[in-house]
Amino acid sequence: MESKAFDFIIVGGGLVGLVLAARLSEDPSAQVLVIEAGEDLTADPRVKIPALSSTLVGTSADWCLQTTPQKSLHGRQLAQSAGRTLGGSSAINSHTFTPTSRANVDAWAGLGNPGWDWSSFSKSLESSYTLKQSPWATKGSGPLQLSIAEENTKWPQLWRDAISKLGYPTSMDPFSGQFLGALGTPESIDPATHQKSFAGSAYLSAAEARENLTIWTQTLVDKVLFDKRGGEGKPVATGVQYTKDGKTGSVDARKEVILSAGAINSPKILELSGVGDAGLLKSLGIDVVVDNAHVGENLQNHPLVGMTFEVLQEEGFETIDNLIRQDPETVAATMESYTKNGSGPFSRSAIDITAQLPLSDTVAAGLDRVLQDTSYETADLGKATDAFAKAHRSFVHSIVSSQKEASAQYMTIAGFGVFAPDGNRAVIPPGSEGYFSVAILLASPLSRGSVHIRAASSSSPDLALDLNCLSNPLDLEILARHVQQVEKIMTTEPFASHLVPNDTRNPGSPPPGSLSNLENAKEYVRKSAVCAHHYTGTCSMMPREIGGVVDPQLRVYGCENLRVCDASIIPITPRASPQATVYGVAEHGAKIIKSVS
Ligand SMILES: Cc1cc2nc3c(=O)[nH]c(=O)nc-3n(C[C@H](O)[C@H](O)[C@H](O)COP(=O)(O)OP(=O)(O)OC[C@H]3O[C@@H](n4cnc5c(N)ncnc54)[C@H](O)[C@@H]3O)c2cc1C
Repeated sequence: MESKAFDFIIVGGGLVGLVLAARLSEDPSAQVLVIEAGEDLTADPRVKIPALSSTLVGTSADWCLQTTPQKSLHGRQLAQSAGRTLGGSSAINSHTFTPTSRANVDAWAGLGNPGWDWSSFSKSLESSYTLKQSPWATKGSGPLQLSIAEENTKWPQLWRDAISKLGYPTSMDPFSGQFLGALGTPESIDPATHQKSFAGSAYLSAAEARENLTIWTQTLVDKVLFDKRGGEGKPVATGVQYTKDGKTGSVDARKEVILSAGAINSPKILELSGVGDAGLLKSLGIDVVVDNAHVGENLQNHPLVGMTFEVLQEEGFETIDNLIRQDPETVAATMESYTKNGSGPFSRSAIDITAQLPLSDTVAAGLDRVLQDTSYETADLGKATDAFAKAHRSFVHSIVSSQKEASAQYMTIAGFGVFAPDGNRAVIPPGSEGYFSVAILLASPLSRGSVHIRAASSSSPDLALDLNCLSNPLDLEILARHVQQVEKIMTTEPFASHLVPNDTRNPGSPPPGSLSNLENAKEYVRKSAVCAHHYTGTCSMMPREIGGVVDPQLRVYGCENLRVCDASIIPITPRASPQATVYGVAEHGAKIIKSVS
């Protein structure tokens, strides 16, 4: 392998890594190298055909992670995914593109991150995507192509009617930062080609022919290399050590090393490089370069609960259950409709219409008392400093107590679509029944987990991945009430008359009616909640004294020429599925890096 020096070495060719590669290589004088552990699957139909992305989960394109036993989920361990291929998780994700809220981003700035407020950040976000056909005119001006799936059943209108009946809007602009209500969700699917639009296509296709951009795939970065005699005694990142085909090599960075390995692997690489909790590093025989106990902490993720309802099979209210059962005739017809017309279930994600909602008064009873309960304030602080824990709590309380902010995102599927207790997809019951499912995602969890190495080896899959899911009792209180809210939506008109009387639910679901009892709803959450693949926060951007790993310019505290730019820097998780926000982080990070180098 050619080994020379580059100006920028980007570790990880995932969502952020490829945005940075495209933006930094716009300057022809900058030599940019991207090192990606996974293969290039950009031409693979499983990446290109939208409905096939889930078939990459559990393959070599996935890091195939496993959590520690989750104590608030009755000790269950969850299978978790993160993309390991060019494009990273953006190549295997489920396409929903949902910008976060103004309040969320302003809370990052409020932690002491100047330049990261909504008005600055939303401009960077706009430069990542383009949505041409939408009810809100053209949105954005960036390479990522978005579309909103056609509505070819009556389910979306029924959903809008139900949300409207609750008193929430059904046509607000999701890019406004103040969205609420029902939403035909934008997806990262190119309306011209009906193929997935992701960092590997949208950003890389224009940049990969540039002579100043080099991409190495199937190359694992082991660690960052430091010269420990930098200015003011600070260690200086000089390059990285990597392994390719069983051989170890190194490559030099003239200007910077940028870690974009995602929120699980960026802290892992920092720890393997000697940046992390000194006690942990010494116990594994790693030389300490920077002692920072917050590396790998503040891991935030969205808990998710699925509910499935058996529905009457009526004209106009078709479901995709025959496709989910892989009925050969249905699969063939669906593929034909995709290849001939770019339409049908293969041209989109399984997620139909969504909603982002607060709790309505009927299910919010007793919440005031919960919010005032000070015993919740000290629940599972982990290694968070008092200052950060207080700011995080105050943000979550402000969301939960407002009728203008959403505390959950509901994603509907016109078919059987829930998770098994181990985090994998549940298998649809045999037969010919039809279903309608709602996945409920807690928008602003307070629970914080961690991820740390257990061995001093980059190839070891042995990570202590503790999502600490629902460890803060407030999360359980809110999520259980959203379960009650969805039960109410589904079992009253206009939905009720479309359900089979005494409908069959997904396995493990309590019988119809029993979720009106809050304790039953909480137990259902403990037994069935899983976690999304939405990791953030493990190299958080905030002042070092309150728990930061990087500063607002994304520089790693305590050393020089080393930045982190990916989902790990987000200190308070986005309120919905994160990729839109992560594209915004990538564009914002690129501007910062270009402005100083
Ligand atoms: C199955 C799945 C479904 C999802 N669905 C959605 C969705 O519908 N909507 C949404 O908004 N979000 C979704 N997400 C989340 C979203 O895709 C991620 O938040 C986003 O891609 C994170 O971007 P990133 O750049 O931080 O990390 P990634 O995109 O994961 O990129 C990190 C890259 O670094 C590489 N890497 C790691 N370690 C090394 C190393 N040592 N050496 C070299 N390379 C390395 C990885 O292989 C990977 O390519 C989903 C994620 C998954 C996994």
